[in-house]
Amino acid sequence: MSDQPILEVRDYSKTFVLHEQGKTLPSSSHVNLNVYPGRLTALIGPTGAGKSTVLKGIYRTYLPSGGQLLYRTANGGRVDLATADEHQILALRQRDIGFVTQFLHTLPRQSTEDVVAMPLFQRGVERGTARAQARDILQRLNLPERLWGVSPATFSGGERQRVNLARGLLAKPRLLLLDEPTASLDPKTTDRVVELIAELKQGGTGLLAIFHSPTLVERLADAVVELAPPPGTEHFFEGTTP
Ligand SMILES: Nc1ncnc2c1ncn2[C@@H]1O[C@H](COP(=O)(O)OP(=O)(O)OP(=O)(O)O)[C@@H](O)[C@H]1O
Repeated sequence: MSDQPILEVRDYSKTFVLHEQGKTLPSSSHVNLNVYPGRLTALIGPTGAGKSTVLKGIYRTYLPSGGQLLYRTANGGRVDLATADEHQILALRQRDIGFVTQFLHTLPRQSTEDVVAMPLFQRGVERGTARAQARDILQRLNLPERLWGVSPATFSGGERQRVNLARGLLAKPRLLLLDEPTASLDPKTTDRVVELIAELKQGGTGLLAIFHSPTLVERLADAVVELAPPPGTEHFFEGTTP
């Protein structure tokens, strides 16, 4: 375990500009947090507080409006993900930074096994070895074997979430972003996810995760960062009457 953060989020803000409606919407505002190798930082806060927007900023789905997202590379260098060029971002996504969301984009005829093994294929792992590892993790996440050879395009929410998790966890990235990774899972599968996340932590992966369940925060988090409610909605969370 290292005392140097693998990720430092400094004063991150994101404002969405809705050109067609002539409006700007502040989303995440002045967020500060650290993620350390081998530890999990949980991001909590009410609906609309901007939690997913922080993860999408780090993964660069969105360009930030302000702040720094300092990522420490394996050789000790630093990359600001807020300003890095597209090539750097794509290379980091392939080698270093994973993102497990509740959405799954796949090619129509790609088997589940290959979807899960893809990050290993991209790193040059021999196909048979990669597929064997994919099957192993799919089994651990309780995805029925009859589904391994078919495309996940028509899977249920819980099945898709298992595939997303299997792919994200198997890749063993240096930094893993998780957006409500167990939202559609039953308690037994959730326990398996907890085990797998603990294994990743032991392997040195730093994790930043959004959980709505306080129990999961308690089981997995080494640090907790709470985002404030979005402006104008505070009364919902403080129990006062508008
Ligand atoms: N692409 C977008 N365009 C415009 N507004 C957006 C966009 N994405 C998010 N927002 C707005 O930013 C705010 C924060 O959204 P975000 O999804 O980050 O919240 P969250 O804290 O993850 O919420 P939840 O717990 O409900 O998932 C919301 O008001 C949302 O409407």
